Amino acid sequence: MKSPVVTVCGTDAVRLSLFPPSLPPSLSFSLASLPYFFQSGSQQVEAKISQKQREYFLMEQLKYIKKELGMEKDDKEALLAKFRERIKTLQVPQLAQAAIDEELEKLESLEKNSSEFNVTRNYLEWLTWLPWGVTSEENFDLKRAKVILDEDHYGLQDIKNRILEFMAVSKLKGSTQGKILCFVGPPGVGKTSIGKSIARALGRAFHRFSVGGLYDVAEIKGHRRTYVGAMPGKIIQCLKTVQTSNPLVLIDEVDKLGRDRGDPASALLELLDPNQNESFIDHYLDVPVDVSKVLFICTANLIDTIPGPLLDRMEVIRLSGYDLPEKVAIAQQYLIPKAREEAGIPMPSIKGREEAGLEGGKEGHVETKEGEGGEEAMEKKPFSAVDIPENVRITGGAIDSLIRWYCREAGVRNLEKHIEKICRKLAHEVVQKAEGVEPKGADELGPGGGEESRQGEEDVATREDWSVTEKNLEKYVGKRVFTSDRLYEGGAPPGVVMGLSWTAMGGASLYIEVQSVRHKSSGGGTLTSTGQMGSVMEESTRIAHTFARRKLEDFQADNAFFDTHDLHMHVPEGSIPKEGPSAGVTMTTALLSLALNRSVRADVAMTGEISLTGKVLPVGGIKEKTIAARRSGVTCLIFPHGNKKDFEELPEYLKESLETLAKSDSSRNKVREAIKGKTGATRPIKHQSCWTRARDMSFFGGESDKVVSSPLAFDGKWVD
Ligand SMILES: Nc1ncnc2c1ncn2[C@@H]1O[C@H](COP(=O)(O)OP(=O)(O)OP(=O)(O)O)[C@@H](O)[C@H]1O
Repeated sequence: MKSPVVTVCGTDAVRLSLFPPSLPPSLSFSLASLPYFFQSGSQQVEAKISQKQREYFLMEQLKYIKKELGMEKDDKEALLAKFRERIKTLQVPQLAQAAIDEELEKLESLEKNSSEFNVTRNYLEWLTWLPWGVTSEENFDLKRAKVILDEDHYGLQDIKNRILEFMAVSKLKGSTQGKILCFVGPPGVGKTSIGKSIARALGRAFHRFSVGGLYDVAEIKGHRRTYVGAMPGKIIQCLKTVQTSNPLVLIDEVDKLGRDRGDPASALLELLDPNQNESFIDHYLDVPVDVSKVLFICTANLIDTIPGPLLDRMEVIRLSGYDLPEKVAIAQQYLIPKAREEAGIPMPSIKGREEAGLEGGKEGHVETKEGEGGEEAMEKKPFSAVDIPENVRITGGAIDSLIRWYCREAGVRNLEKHIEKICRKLAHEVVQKAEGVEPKGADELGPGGGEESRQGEEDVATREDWSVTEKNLEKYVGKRVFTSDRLYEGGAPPGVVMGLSWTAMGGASLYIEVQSVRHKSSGGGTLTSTGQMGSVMEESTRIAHTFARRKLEDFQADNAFFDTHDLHMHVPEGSIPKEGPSAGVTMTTALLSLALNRSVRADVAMTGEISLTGKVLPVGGIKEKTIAARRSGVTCLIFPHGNKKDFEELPEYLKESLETLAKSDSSRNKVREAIKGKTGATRPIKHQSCWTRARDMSFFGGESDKVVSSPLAFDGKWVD
């Protein structure tokens, strides 16, 4: 079928050629009115154009009059004057000044509506906005800086000391050039927030940007001006924002720097290197900019993926995560006061705290602002129309429970989120009570499901005690995420041993499980491994298998277990990839435990690489592993002898309550007794760290008096 053709002839006639010729009456009516639509449409357009012309004409007249009266300069002139004014008080270096002069001259001669005018104008905007020679006054008062650092963060002593050293050196030398610091640690341990606090302590402006997933070198060094929409790189943008040339710049996630267009790592190196960054050239600006007064701090979760040349120039400070008592202290002294403040429930006054039976008055020191007296700040309450009960609080038991059953992490970010959630809910309840919430009657409740909310409202209406305790915690944060500290409560079966691992997320305890299947026909002796092990860990399983076979001959020459059984080794939490050789000792122990059909003591965790001949080699992450073991309630840690120094260097609070092993025979005996579970130890041993020789490490449990020595050679020799 042919489509209809409509021909418009002038404004008053429409001729139609339609197929088929018979046209419905309604359509013919609409077509007849077309000329009128066209006519009224063109009239409207004409009216709009003349309105615009009129506006333009009037604007031009206004501009001319203003100019005649000396009230306004020509746009271009005003722009040039603005740029000249901006740099008047700045100490612009020679090269930059030459570039500015040249561009100003060029701008003067360019047509205002040309595209080049805009390019030149943008360039001048950047050149004249930079804080040439402007620096903020720095604080070199160490005492004040220490107060600020302690006020914002618990612990983190290494970082705090390093900053105080930096300040002392700067004070003596009168200049602040120095090394690039890099904080490496698991997420949520305060790497970024301590950066902010350092800036406050030093009196510097703070700026943060992340280079995680950054692939294009232009993000750091800028685009060349020939590109459409060209922009300078991150550091120039930062200087424009902070308006001083000595800010503290925190570069987050240097370990996740990508590589696609160009080499961002080299660009970053050029920026950070104190030997080069006095004349850093951004592609967009094209003139040298001195960034040597900037204090750069980088953060990373992993050290291995930081580009080598960059790492060489950095001073790495490791943060290892917190154990339970530290987390409790951080929550009480920092996170709770902060979350309460944000939820509009400030910490109670000292008097109120005493009445509420709360210990001490130190808890709320985060609330104090610089220069304010702590107690005064505690007394001060923000304006609130609602009277907040003095006994609103989160008890120690609730915090402990949060850490154990809800937030298993190296840092405290998740804990912070939970505390914020509790404070928001408390605020809701306080306001509900103040507004006089009435529990709903049965007829107002919806079908099913309403009972719980009625119960909640009743609770709020009659509430006197505003404590969040271990018992009522579920109401605020829901059901426990974790139900047990360990996979094997009350002792593991033969073939299962707890090892210790270390990842970018911190330390963790992990079990090595071995099960056997009797081989029907002659042969056997195979080993299958599962649990997403990486290639190095897979190799460890084979080394452990060979060595355990060899060692079993020494223990029980007639034991043919390994020859007659197929074995399967698994590391639970199979969805998480695992890698590294540090589980070698644990694997060997698990294999021997199964072959000897003897359980390993439940309170032991171990780590160490094992060589094919049975030498135990030192491993990394001793601090993180110790923290993880304490978190899992382990009471005896077994580390390679080569890690003794690492253990001794651990902070006192981590070694606290750890019974360390001296070399004397008597103490060896004491440890052996304690490990065997006898009561001969002179004092209770809560935690124990061992690095002596295998004959001291008799940790296979069982009924028999004949305790089998550990197959571990802590001093590099195999001793049984
Ligand atoms: N020692 C501490 N004292 C007080 N607060 C802390 C401490 N450690 C961490 N926090 C708090 O924990 C939260 C998370 O810290 P932050 O964001 O700095 O972690 P991060 O180490 O930078 O993590 P990521 O690697 O994921 O960037 C912040 O609110 C911070 O104030």
